[in-house]
Amino acid sequence: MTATKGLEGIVATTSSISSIIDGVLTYRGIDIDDLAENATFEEVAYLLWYGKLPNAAELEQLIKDFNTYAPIPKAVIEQLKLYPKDANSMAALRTAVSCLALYDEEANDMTPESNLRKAIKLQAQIPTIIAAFARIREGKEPVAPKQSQSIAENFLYMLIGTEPDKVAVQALDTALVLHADHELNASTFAARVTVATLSDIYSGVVSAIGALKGPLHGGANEAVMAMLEDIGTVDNVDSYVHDKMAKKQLIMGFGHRVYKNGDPRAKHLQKMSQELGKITGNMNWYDMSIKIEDIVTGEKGLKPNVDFYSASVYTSLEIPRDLFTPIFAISRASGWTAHILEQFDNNRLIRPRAEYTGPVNQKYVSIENR
Ligand SMILES: CC(=O)SCCNC(=O)CCNC(=O)[C@H](O)C(C)(C)COP(=O)(O)OP(=O)(O)OC[C@H]1O[C@@H](n2cnc3c(N)ncnc32)[C@H](O)[C@@H]1OP(=O)(O)O
Ligand SMILES: O=C([O-])CC(=O)C(=O)O
Repeated sequence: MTATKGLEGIVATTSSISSIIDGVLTYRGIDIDDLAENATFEEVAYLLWYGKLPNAAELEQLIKDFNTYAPIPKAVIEQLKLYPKDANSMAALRTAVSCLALYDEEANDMTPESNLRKAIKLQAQIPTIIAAFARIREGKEPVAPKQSQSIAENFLYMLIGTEPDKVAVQALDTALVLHADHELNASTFAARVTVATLSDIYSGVVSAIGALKGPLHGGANEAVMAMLEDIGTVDNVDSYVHDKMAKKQLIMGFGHRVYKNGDPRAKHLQKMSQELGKITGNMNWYDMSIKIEDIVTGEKGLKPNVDFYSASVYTSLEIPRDLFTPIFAISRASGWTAHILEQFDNNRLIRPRAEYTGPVNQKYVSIENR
């Protein structure tokens, strides 16, 4: 038995949800470029769950369901108020989603209809949790979700407490489309491993949130912003990046396990970053990002991934840095739950082997002789 470090190149399941073939990403066979330009996040969530784009009535029903389920139990809000004000936002989300399960009477119902309903509920409630947490920690009352046509709009409304700007809603909606699913990424794999024991959908999503939090995965978008803030201005990029590369430190937002010739989502976020910079009149984050890319791609051949330009996009939308990864979770909840439903549909326990590298032929030594 020989281990493959990081399971690189191992095909661990079949899936019909999203594919990465020759560097092209599709959701249910539709190119991400097509979806980024034309689809709403609600259509994409439907596509991931049901395997086809919704017709007008189906879309209307899904939006209605999102609005019905968006409010979170009062008990969960009361618990959010007990969290430390400086709690890590992904830890808070992970805990609150776990808490949601306690107040859902059908949390452990394993029928397909119940699991699909819970997927829709989770998708509706995760944005409400994040917005409520963000307000509570600032000493403000949470804003209840409103009847809305879009998760992007409702989230920004709950976060800022007033009607959000249309450009911001459109930009966030496109970002949600771009982040919705990505084959067997680490957090989706974690979700599938968890539910393959026939544990419940909430446990699967909690596992996924824990995996997304790390800076080698979803947490990279916050790390990118921390780097941009550290650098400060375009003039400092050159020395900062060369210093990092000389020390063989990671440049966050670059590289990818699967894409070696570039992440197809990055160009959309780059364009959005540039456009939002023009609208806000602050091109600093975009200009720094472009210069970093020039150096890192030019000298190391590493290309930006989905997390790189999303940092400057969210900053232009005036979203606090530590909500970037939770926003990733809002979007990826659709993909996680689609994969969980697919796993339940054709389940087998996921239990690989380890190549043992420890000592052999050891004997128990009694405590007084150690
Ligand atoms: C949504 C997402 O999860 S997208 C990924 C978000 N994560 C990041 O942006 C964090 C920065 N990037 C990384 O850490 C990595 O590129 C990962 C985790 C994304 C992929 O990791 P792996 O597949 O194990 O990396 P890979 O084997 O391709 O690395 C090859 C070489 O490039 C280097 N490398 C890879 N990414 C980077 C980077 N961002 N900065 C500097 N060097 C890098 C590796 O250190 C390795 O160097 P070596 O051969 O001298 O040891
Ligand atoms: O697929 C991966 O390994 C990481 C990634 O880009 C994602 O989850 O969107």
